This record gives sequence, structure tokens and C-alpha cells, in this order.
Amino acid sequence: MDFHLYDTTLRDGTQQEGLVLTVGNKLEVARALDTFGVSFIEGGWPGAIPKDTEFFRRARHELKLRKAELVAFGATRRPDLAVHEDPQVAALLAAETSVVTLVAKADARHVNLALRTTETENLAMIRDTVRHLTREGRRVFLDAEHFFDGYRTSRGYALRVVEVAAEAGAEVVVLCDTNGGTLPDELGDILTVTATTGVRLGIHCHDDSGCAVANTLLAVDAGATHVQVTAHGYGERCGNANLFTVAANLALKKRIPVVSQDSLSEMSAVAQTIADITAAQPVRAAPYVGVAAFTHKAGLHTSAVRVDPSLYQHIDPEAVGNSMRTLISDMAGRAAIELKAKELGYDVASTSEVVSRVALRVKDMERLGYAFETAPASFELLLLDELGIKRPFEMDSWRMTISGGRVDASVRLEVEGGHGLGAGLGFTPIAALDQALRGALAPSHPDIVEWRLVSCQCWSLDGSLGKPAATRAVVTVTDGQRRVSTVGVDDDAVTASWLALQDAISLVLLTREPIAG
Ligand SMILES: CC(=O)SCCNC(=O)CCNC(=O)[C@H](O)C(C)(C)COP(=O)(O)OP(=O)(O)OC[C@H]1O[C@@H](n2cnc3c(N)ncnc32)[C@H](O)[C@@H]1OP(=O)(O)O
Ligand SMILES: CC(=O)C(=O)O
Repeated sequence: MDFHLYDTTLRDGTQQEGLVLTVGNKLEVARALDTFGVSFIEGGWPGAIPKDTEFFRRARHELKLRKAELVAFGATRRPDLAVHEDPQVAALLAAETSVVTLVAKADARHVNLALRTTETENLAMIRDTVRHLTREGRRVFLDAEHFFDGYRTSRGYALRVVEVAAEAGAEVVVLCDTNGGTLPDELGDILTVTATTGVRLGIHCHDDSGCAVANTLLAVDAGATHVQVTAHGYGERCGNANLFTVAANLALKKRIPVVSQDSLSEMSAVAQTIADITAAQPVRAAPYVGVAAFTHKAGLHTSAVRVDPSLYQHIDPEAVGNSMRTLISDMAGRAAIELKAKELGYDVASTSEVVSRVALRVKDMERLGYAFETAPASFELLLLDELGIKRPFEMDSWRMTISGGRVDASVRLEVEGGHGLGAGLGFTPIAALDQALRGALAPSHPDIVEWRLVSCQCWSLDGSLGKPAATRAVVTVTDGQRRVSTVGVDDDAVTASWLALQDAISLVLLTREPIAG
């Protein structure tokens, strides 16, 4: 029996607060999901949401899926309405998908309070709708909404819903933990009993108790062969079981090949593509695909990872298209300095004195308020300083005046073979100083006038009694090719930003050409 990796990003995922997709966005997400290799893509609820009706209309012409089947989602017929008269059931057929997923109540309390009908009529709604759609040639999956809550309060009725759906022709009955409150031990027990019905079971978990992925995996252990998930775990309230976590756990840990090895090795890129389309900030610490998933900060960890990455990593990051990173901070020891230097292209393994000095300087500077992990280029500059690489300029003097909301700045530098003078005018001190500095360097580096100050962010640090708080500034600069971020600290916010800016420009100048030696 083929295992179903069923994605509902475009339906349940879009129930997440703040996730608003255009039809074009939905088509793009569908393409990315298909490239990744999911078995089914639930596209939305045609007939209920005009955008989704439009999505299925456009999908017919614009979506050429390689592997996945597109699925239309909707509810069973309304109570006391003949199935062929229900316009929403008609809209499901009009979507022209080969598969339809129906949502139906599996909890008697919901039948009474939310549907306001009888338990018998609810079973008839399920039976009629499944039969109607299968007679029209559709494969039908049935989402048994609130199955676990229903099982707790009225086990016989919840199981009856499963049986009636299967008898009517539903290919899979998907047990839904709609409120997301079920814990793994209970879910496992309930699934084991439900599996005795002999019906093909699926699982659909929400993350309200933080167990959506664990519950999904447990359901698979108990016999479910269809898992419903969403990219990045998007979904209403706390979200759904995360597609990427579930797919990697099934493929790498449980050896169920839900996607190919090649697809898995593209997974981090697919996750980024989908995050770019939805414009929802990806979670840095997301398992497998997060930027931080294989990032090491503590010195002891980095030292072990240098010997063998598997000592502090549960898998090889390349298996999911991710990579290992090292962070520099006051928690770094010599191993971290060496590893980070290597990441940046410097082999300092044979210069242990340099490594020790850098490690000590980092710890000391972090005590003063520097934060190297937010500004990797400051670390690189520190490394170059300790390797004896001369900076491209030294600051002789600088001046700044503010009048009428405008800032005038001038700088005088020592550069190789003489002095550099520059003046700048801006609405902020850092903008004026940036212009003045680049003006002073322009005679020896003509393209510097094209560089851009991307951002300057300041944080107020703890003040001690009677002393105002110092400022940490992180400045990002680009020369059009790459962006570098550096950090500066001073009692005065302008000086902190200005020190960071000088470092950023120095580093770009120093590293544009390979550094001799
Ligand atoms: C657990 C899930 O995530 S299921 C998916 C939920 N997704 C959505 O609700 C998004 C799309 N929904 C919609 O656009 C609208 O709610 C519609 C078009 C479906 C219905 O809109 P309206 O007719 O205005 O009804 P309204 O939203 O106020 O209430 C839902 C109705 O559906 C009924 N209903 C709820 N579940 C079911 C079901 N499984 N089968 C049939 N009817 C149902 C409710 O009893 C209620 O009926 P009522 O109008 O007689 O009170
Ligand atoms: C069907 C569905 O989305 C749920 O029960 O959570």
C-alpha cells in the first residue's frame, strides 16, 4: 500500500493568522510542494472561498503537477438537504479534481451543539455525500473532525463515523485531533483500537499541546498510512504537524520513503521557497530546515564537532540540504575560533597563539557589550588584526554638526601614501558620516561611491548606577556583491554606529582581493 504524504498548507495552513495568499501565491506553493514530492496537495475549499474556486479553475490550465494529486476540500451535505441539491457539494465536483476530502463531525457533542442535528442525520450526511462523490468518479478521503474528543465522550459514535464513511466508499478515514489537545500515549491507545475496524486510517494533528509531530509519528506506528501536514506547521492557533519535520523523521528515522533522498536533500531550499512566497518569517530553530538547526555556539560543542560533527548532530545536515554553522560569542573557545575562521576561508590551525588571542579578545569585548554572533564581519576583522593585516585607513579626525534637521559631517583619514578628506550631508548622523567616509576613500577606491549603507540598528545596554546605558550598534553595508555586518559599542550611540561603519568598510576593502599570505 502506498503511503500518503498529504499536504494541507493551502487549506488548513492558510487558516493561520497573518497568512494571506493570492491565487498566484497558491499556485506557486503547489509547484514547490510537488517538486518536493508530496503525494497530495489540498488546494482549498471551492464553493466556500471564491479565491479557492478560482485556484481550482486556474490550476486546471496552469498547474502541471509531476507527482502530486490535487485535492478539493469541503464539508458533507448540510443537514436535511438532499446531497444533489447542496451547492457546496456541487462546487466540489465543479473543481474537477480526482480526489475530494470531506470534513465530517465525529464527535456527538459537535453534532448536537454545532451542527444542531441528530447523530443519525450526521451519519446519513456522511453516507450520502461519500456515495454521491464516489459515484461521480471521485476518490474520497474523510476527515473525521474532533475524532479524539468524540472518542473520549462517546467512543461508539466516533467509531461508527469511521465505519459508515468506509462502508460508503471513503478510501481513507483521517482521524483529526482538531483541538490539538491529545497527548501521545492516549492518541496511540485510541489509534490501536480504531485500527481494529480494518479501515485505512490517516492522521491530522494540531499542535496546541506541542505534540503534533510526535502524535503523527505515533499514529504511523499504530497503523496510519496517510499523514496530513502543512509546510512549516502553518495552521490555525498553534498550527499543524510540520511537513518538513514529519517527512524527514519518516524518511530518515523510520525508513518510510515518503520522499526520495534527492528531494530530501533539497528540503531546506523548498522550505525557504515556501517561506519566501508566504512572506511568513521562518522559525530559525525549526527542526531540520531552520537556520539554527545545525548551528553550534557553546565552546565544548564546537570542540567536539571539530573532531566529528556527529558528536553534536543527530543527522548529517546535507541529507536535508542544510549546513553546519559556528557562532562566535563569549561561549567560544579556541576550537570555535578555528572552525569559524575555516568557515570564512582562513586556516589558522597552525597559529595557535593567534587563535588564543582572538578567543580572549572576543570574550573581553563581549563583556563590554559586543555581540559577534550578530555581526560576523567584526569577527573576521578581529582575526585579520591579530594576523597582522594592516587596515586600509586610520581615522585622523571627524566632526559633525546638526542644524535645521540636517547633519554635516567631515572626516580626515590616513590612507596609504597620504591623507583622505571627505564631507557628507544627510538626515541622520550615520548617513552623513557614511557619505563623508566614502568620499575620503573615493580617490583610491572609485567604486566605493556605489556602496550602500543598508541598515544601522542600535540597542541600549544595561546601565550601571549613576552611569547611562552604553549602546550596541550593528551596521550592515553592501558593495553590491555581498553584505557585511559589524558591531560597535560606545557610551554614545552615534560613536557606536560610526565605529561599526568604519569596521564594515574596512573589512569590505580588505577582503575584496585575496589576502596575501
Ligand atoms: C476543522 C476545520 O478546519 S474544517 C475547515 C474550516 N474552514 C472554514 O470554515 C473556512 C471556509 N468556511 C466558510 O467560508 C464558511 O464558514 C462557509 C461558506 C463554509 C459556511 O458559511 P455560512 O453558511 O455563512 O455558515 P457559518 O460559517 O456561519 O457556519 C457554518 C455552518 O456550517 C455548518 N457545518 C459545520 N460543520 C459542518 C459539516 N461537517 N458539514 C456540514 N455543515 C457543517 C454549521 O452547522 C453552520 O451551519 P448554520 O449556517 O446552519 O449555522
Ligand atoms: C479537518 C481539520 O482541519 C481538522 O479537523 O482539524
